[in-house]
Amino acid sequence: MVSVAILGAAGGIGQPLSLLLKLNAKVTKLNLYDIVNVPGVAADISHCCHQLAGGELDAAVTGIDLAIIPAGVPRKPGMTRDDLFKINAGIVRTLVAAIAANSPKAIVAIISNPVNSTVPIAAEVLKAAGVYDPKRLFGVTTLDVVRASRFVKDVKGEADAAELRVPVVGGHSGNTIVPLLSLAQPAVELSEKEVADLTHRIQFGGDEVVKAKDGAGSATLSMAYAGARFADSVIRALGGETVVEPTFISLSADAEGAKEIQALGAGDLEFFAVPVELGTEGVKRIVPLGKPNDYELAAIKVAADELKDSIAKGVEFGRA
Ligand SMILES: NC(=O)C1=CN([C@@H]2O[C@H](COP(=O)(O)OP(=O)(O)OC[C@H]3O[C@@H](n4cnc5c(N)ncnc54)[C@H](O)[C@@H]3O)[C@@H](O)[C@H]2O)C=CC1
Ligand SMILES: O=C([O-])CC(=O)C(=O)O
Repeated sequence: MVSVAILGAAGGIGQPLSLLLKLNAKVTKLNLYDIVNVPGVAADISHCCHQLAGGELDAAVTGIDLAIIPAGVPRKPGMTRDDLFKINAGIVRTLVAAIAANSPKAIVAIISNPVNSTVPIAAEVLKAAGVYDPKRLFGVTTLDVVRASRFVKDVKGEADAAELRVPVVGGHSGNTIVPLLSLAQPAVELSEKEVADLTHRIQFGGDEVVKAKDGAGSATLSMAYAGARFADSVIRALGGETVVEPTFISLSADAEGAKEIQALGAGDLEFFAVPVELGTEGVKRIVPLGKPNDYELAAIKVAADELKDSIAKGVEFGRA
């Protein structure tokens, strides 16, 4: 029995994500909200499913356990995710404020870019409303993990993409995305060149789609797939299962578990993507990583430097 709201439900990600969540038997109520076209999407989905509410923001985020936010503008060729900040920062602030007012205990999963800044914005909005719980706020970085498995499979045909787990830490843009290929499970043998090429492809996988869509947006279907997987993991964990997903969180959600990643290069950054064991209250613990190699440690340092500014930018906007 889980109630979910999708905010930005009429968009390129929102529509397939809504459909995928309707197929999830554990989702007993699905509220769809967007500023355009939601009656059309809700009517469409209601012909194959039921229990939908469209339209009004406060109603859409009342009585929910999980809010997923894919609202906001996507990139066009030549843009960075940070270029989206100007528009998406305000959208995320408005939506999270409504969640804070109407479902203060809801788990909030943010897809809207730049994730490295929109999650810190959300944290500040929740703090200002007096309802911030770092265990319940997530930036969705599942697509990086999905890509990592898929791209390794492209190189190593014998690897099973569905089974292969490559930890990806840091953030969600370019150099802040750090795949830890040496810690893949099961282990994969890769040459130095394969590691360099794969790391670059995972870091800039989003650009491949932006380029191919040529002005028509960024990843939507693979993101809906990844978003549905993340939502399902959260929902299963709410039901008592043990589930691990890498995701961008406040390291204060598990101060003890965070020590390892801080020592590996995250330093005093407040937010970082790490493998998280999910539980009935959101973050249960940060899962120990093991020992990244020197190449990966250097990449973590680069990611941390870049993340610092993105996080600060989000915090500043969220406090204003
Ligand atoms: N975290 C990740 O891995 C990924 C994140 N993204 C990000 O997801 C976001 C959405 O991408 P798309 O669905 O392709 O864009 P889109 O433009 O197709 O859809 C966005 C939807 O948000 C809605 N919207 C705008 N302002 C709103 C508001 N105040 N309240 C509710 N809805 C609002 C729009 O009406 C639109 O329907 C972008 O910021 C994109 O960069 C995209 C892919 C992967
Ligand atoms: O590249 C983009 O702008 C969308 C995104 O975050 C991704 O596909 O990883």
